[in-house]
Amino acid sequence: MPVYSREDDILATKIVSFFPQNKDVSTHHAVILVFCAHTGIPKALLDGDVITAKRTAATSAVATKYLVNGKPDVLALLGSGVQARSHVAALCELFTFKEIRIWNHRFDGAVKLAKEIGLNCAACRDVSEAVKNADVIVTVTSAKDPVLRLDWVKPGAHINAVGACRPDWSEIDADLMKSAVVYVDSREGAIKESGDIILSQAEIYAEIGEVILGTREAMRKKTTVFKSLGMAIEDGIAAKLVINKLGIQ
Ligand SMILES: NC(=O)C1=CN([C@@H]2O[C@H](COP(=O)(O)OP(=O)(O)OC[C@H]3O[C@@H](n4cnc5c(N)ncnc54)[C@H](OP(=O)(O)O)[C@@H]3O)[C@@H](O)[C@H]2O)C=CC1
Ligand SMILES: O=C([O-])C1=[NH+]CCC1
Repeated sequence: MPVYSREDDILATKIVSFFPQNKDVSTHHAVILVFCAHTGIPKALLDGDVITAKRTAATSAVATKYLVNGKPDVLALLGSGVQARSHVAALCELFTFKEIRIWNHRFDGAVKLAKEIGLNCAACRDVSEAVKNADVIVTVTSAKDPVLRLDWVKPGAHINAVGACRPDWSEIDADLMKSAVVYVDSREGAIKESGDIILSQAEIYAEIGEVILGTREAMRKKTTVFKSLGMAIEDGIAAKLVINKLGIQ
């Protein structure tokens, strides 16, 4: 995933592998190689795992800030892996949830994460139970077929759809995609790589950047989906923050 911004002095590339069948080691591994954007001199080789976890969750948190309808009380997470953990951390920086619910396809994964999060968190056996009346839903699974259905979602909820990064995979059912107002990180990426968009043929209303810039509306009262695939600029900006903090010129 290469990124270049001369004005931000960012020239970097991330290489990320995804082995969803891994059991005792992480399913994603990443390195980020950073160069000087003016001379091309290599500056740093960074571990990309933590940056991938944190920048993806930070992006969802920003999308939620713009698209959520009022003050959210209930957060539901589908999936209990690396991104589920980073999403709880990032969303709890911005919002105070009264209740957090976790569903995972293996119940013990949900139980483990619910224990880690603590008092206001419960593990759920069914997706429908987890998302009932939820204000914010995050899908962070390695599922190839939809796990979240229209009938279970409260009208006006906001969904961050983070998994299903291949054109033939989807986490969200087509009826939900088609009835929601759909925002993406990158239109160009979404129409080529997102099964949630391609298979459902849902219309993309806007990129989240257009909402932040004020050129497209945040339809807060409607059910909204932010379809995230991940962008190299997220890695470049995060890598720059890290090397600045370390004092690397
Ligand atoms: N949009 C973006 O920028 C990014 C998206 N991603 C995507 O986010 C998703 C989560 O990533 P991450 O948390 O790092 O991965 P993890 O492997 O840490 O977690 C994956 C989760 O999905 C569950 N899972 C595995 N197979 C299935 C299945 N068939 N049906 C339902 N759930 C399943 C796993 O359960 P168990 O472990 O119990 O099997 C686990 O809870 C992936 O799809 C990944 O590619 C990742 C990085 C960036
Ligand atoms: O942006 C990213 O790093 C990824 N998106 C899907 C898998 C990894």
